[in-house]
Amino acid sequence: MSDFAAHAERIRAVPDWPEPGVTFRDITPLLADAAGLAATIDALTEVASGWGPIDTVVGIEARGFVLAPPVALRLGAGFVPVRKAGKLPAPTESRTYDLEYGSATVEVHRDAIAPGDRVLIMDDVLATGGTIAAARDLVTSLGGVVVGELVLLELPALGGRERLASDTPLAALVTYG
Ligand SMILES: O=P(O)(O)OC[C@H]1O[C@H](OP(=O)(O)OP(=O)(O)O)[C@H](O)[C@@H]1O
Ligand SMILES: Nc1ncnc2[nH]cnc12
Repeated sequence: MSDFAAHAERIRAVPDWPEPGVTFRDITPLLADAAGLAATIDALTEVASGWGPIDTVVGIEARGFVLAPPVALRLGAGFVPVRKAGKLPAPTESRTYDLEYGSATVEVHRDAIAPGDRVLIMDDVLATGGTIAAARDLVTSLGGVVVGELVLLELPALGGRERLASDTPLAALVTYG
């Protein structure tokens, strides 16, 4: 975790994107740097390692897809995608929710998570918490047990942590604002 802090300054703030008033936190410069990428995956894995056995890491499209599979590999867990609507071919569960900008519907394959599976939910950003709340709802509706929620960065001003409040651990490597 301490090594990650030295790399976090590569996360770029883009004002007024994708719409006026939003400061977009762009993680692409962090991930483009070899040492930054390694430190990010190391730090995320270190946090999740403290949460007990994990069968499945759920990553949320699109930016969660970048972070979840390498962490799943390190944990010896499988990877399950939560995708935007209309992309998964087999029967799905779906949820619709609001974002800081706009709204979205996400889906998961019904057979991707078995009752009792211990599931880690991962994404890049926690803002309003709507995306992780939807993913949590999808996992629990299939009988999965959410063992933790893990993001690279949190925007506390948008209230996601309060919205998601539960006994489940919620961790971010860095917070802004
Ligand atoms: O806490 P919330 O308010 O739900 O916001 C966080 C979500 O917003 C972004 O997703 P976006 O739909 O912009 O998609 P992308 O990953 O496809 O770029 C981000 O990647 C998170 O998934
Ligand atoms: N401000 C922001 N920057 C990057 N990703 C986001 N997802 C939701 N809000 C965001």
